[in-house]
Amino acid sequence: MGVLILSFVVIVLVIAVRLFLYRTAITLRLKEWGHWVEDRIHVHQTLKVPELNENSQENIFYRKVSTYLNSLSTIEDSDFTNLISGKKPNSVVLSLDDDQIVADTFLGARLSWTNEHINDKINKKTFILKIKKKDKRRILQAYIQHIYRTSEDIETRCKELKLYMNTMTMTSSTSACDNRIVNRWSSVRLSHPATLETIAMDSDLKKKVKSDLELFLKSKQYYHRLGRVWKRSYLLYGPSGTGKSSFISAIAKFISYDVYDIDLSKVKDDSDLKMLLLQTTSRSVIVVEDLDRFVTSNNSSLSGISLSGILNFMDGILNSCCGDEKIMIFTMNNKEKIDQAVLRPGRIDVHLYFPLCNFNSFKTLANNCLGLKDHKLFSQVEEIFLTGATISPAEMSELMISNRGSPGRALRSVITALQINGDARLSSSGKNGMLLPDDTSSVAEDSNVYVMDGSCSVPVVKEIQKLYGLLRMKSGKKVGPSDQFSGSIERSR
Ligand SMILES: Nc1ncnc2c1ncn2[C@@H]1O[C@H](COP(=O)(O)OP(=O)(O)OP(=O)(O)O)[C@@H](O)[C@H]1O
Ligand SMILES: [Mg+2]
Repeated sequence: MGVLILSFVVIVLVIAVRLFLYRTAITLRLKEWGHWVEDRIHVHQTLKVPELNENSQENIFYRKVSTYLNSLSTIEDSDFTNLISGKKPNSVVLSLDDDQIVADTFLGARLSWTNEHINDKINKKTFILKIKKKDKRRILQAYIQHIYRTSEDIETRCKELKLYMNTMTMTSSTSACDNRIVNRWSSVRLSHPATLETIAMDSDLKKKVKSDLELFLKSKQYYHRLGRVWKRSYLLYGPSGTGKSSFISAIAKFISYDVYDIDLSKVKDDSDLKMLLLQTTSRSVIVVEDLDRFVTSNNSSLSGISLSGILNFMDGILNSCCGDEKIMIFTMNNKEKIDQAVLRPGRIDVHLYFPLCNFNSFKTLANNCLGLKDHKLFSQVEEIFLTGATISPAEMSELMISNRGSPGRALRSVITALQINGDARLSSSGKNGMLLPDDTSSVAEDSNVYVMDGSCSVPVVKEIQKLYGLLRMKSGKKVGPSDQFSGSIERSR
């Protein structure tokens, strides 16, 4: 009898352990049985999404469904699926196998997709959606929009960005006299390594720019309701080597937009410029670097382009038909002598000033280039910055990179460069001995303007500005244009 009870207990224990060990698989099986029973009770409808439409052209929705289904987590859990190489180097994506069924849920409804191979006259492949009739009325439209949105997000994230440049080419017409030089776009892969993370920039300002861009991406209806073209334009200005061009690549990658970099010196005249703009696609960044060279009062270096041609390019009627879903970025080294018509909101919505280094940006670059968060020489660097000495981030990062083998040597080379710059400033402004920060950006009287360097707020800046204005008046120079907050997020580090 004792043996009987013992063996019974052992069997129960073994079953309990097996139930515990296989609980996940058992739960899954029970769930599947439950779904199997439920599916027998409800009436279903099947909807087909063929690869080609009746004219044997690609059915765009088929591609959207394919991108969407291949991103579902249920495809990862399925017994078998295909691993296909992705667009980006060394990337792999999951792809549904023939006749594979994948489950999905949306707004509480359970649906399933089958990747069916068929052999009719036109189509080889089709997706078959199986949905309960009672759910179809409730969720189908929203589900289709959900598929479109999700697949577009995935395509944007995975797409290889392109950099387009305008090149002058000869048309090849039959009669030689008709041959003429026209501007064409040629493209390469946008491979600039800069990202918003690698740019030494005040973190608050970086957040402001990111949220400004993210808000823009979601504002299609808002702009159209206002009767405005859905575009936003930025002016990046500041001394040479302060990160303007790098920042453009960083922005393009952040929003996954292609870049059209217009070299105005290669543009023959206003109509050529218009043609170039017409040939750009939406979801792109249109860039004009060193705009100040083309629109300063004397317009010396302008080729056949007129100032009004530039103004209309920036915010003219043409923009209404090909400016939608576009970011325009202009760079300048100095905007003091620029015609106000160029800088007005609508042409330039956001002004971003790229000043020379200060101690904050020095620390960011020391961290990026040398992996240093602190060092005994930091205090000496900070003291030199307080004298007003400064160099560009380009110079500073180069000194650090070329001495990255020895952080101490790198910092000493930065100190030497700053001392040389400090001495040069002292000798050039020796008279009043007053050393002003190199930031020559003018700060508006309006208390809305933000100078984002984390160490000063507007009132203090206003004092410097008044003092600066006084000094400049004495030296006879005009105080520069003031930026309004709605347009400018002034930056300094
Ligand atoms: N703020 C910064 N953060 C990180 N690197 C920077 C920064 N500014 C400049 N650099 C580095 O210096 C080099 C030059 O930068 P960039 O070409 O962006 O300067 P720029 O402002 O466009 O100069 P220019 O006005 O002469 O065209 C790049 O290699 C870039 O990595
Ligand atoms: Mg540049």
